[in-house]
Amino acid sequence: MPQKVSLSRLKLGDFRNYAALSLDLDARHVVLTGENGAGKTNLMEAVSFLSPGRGLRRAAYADVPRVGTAAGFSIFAAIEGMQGDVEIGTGTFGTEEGQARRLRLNGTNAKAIDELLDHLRVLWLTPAMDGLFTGASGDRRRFLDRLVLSLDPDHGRRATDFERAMRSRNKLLSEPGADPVWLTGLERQLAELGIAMALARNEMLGLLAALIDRSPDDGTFPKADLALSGFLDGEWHRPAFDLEEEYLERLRTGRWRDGAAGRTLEGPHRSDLLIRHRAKDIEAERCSTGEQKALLVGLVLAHARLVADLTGHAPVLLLDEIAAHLDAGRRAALFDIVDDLGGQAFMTGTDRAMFSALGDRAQFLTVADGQVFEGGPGHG
Ligand SMILES: Nc1ncnc2c1ncn2[C@@H]1O[C@H](COP(=O)(O)OP(=O)(O)OP(=O)(O)O)[C@@H](O)[C@H]1O
Repeated sequence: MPQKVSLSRLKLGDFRNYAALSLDLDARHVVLTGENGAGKTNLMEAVSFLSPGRGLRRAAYADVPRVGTAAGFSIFAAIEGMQGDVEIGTGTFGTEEGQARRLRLNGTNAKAIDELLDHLRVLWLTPAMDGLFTGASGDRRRFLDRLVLSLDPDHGRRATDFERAMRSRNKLLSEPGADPVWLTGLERQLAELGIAMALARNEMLGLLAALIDRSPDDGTFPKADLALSGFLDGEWHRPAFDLEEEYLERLRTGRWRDGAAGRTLEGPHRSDLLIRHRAKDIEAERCSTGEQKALLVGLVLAHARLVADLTGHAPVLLLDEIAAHLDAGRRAALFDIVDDLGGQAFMTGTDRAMFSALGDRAQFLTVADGQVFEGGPGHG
């Protein structure tokens, strides 16, 4: 059984519609109910900022501080984490405009935001992800990269460095008489980083597929088959060094074409995650809305299990408006699976009755107008 990671306190300052919040929690799941616009998703978003990146809304930091405040936002959390108790402070309070948020661990400035991954993993499922299968390939790549990042903290840096080198190459190719030595240097960087990124993605898919294979299939959340396509298809059995040389050669011979297009036409930034409904043997995008939701829930839960297996600690799960789309049987099954994961999950909804099957496995909180109260509507 993986160890539990849980938040015991959360404090927000000028975060979205919260002027000041101080919330004590026990280690059970957290159910947040309240009317539309109360601040349920905002609270989840604050928890998602306990992982690297821009949180579950992929927000611009400038949008996060409470409207009307001159300063930035702040989040403080006390956590029973992967290395024991830790106090995490993060936010843009006291930073220059446009600067990344800063991180303090136990009162000391951290060198990099990635240090959060030493203490907890946060995974989420939000209504905005409902269009994952039918939307743009960039969304699926981002989804996959977040999965990879939760197990391989270097993945984010590789992706950023790749983007930077690619931008420099595109710029150079747009200029007449580009220095071939400089171009080759950039392309070598692209080849090393690009192949490493793609290998990390492939490895994640392999691990996830193995876990999905091993899981019992009770039909509640269908199994998915996952594959990558669009970059060096059919070549991935070759050693990494060969793959780098192959990509390097393709970049070199593609210079004229890329220069004319104004962008790099081949690379890990063009690959897509293909998802199929295993039992029905059709592409996820051709499944019904309900089937797509069930597939997505199944994928996120499989990923959570994988993170728990590989790190020995269950991730904190954020499930925004999860209950609304599921019938009572599926809802109860979901709560059991979430509980079996062994971590702390935050769940939101407008109606507390949707969560009754959780019983005393959860603490129930009501959110209203940027404030949080104990107990749900109709509680006690
Ligand atoms: N920077 C900000 N400052 C102040 N208020 C904000 C800020 N950003 C968002 N809000 C407001 O916060 C409110 C609550 O949003 P939130 O998404 O958390 O609601 P919710 O409880 O999840 O509602 P729903 O059930 O509709 O999803 C919204 O009315 C929104 O306008």
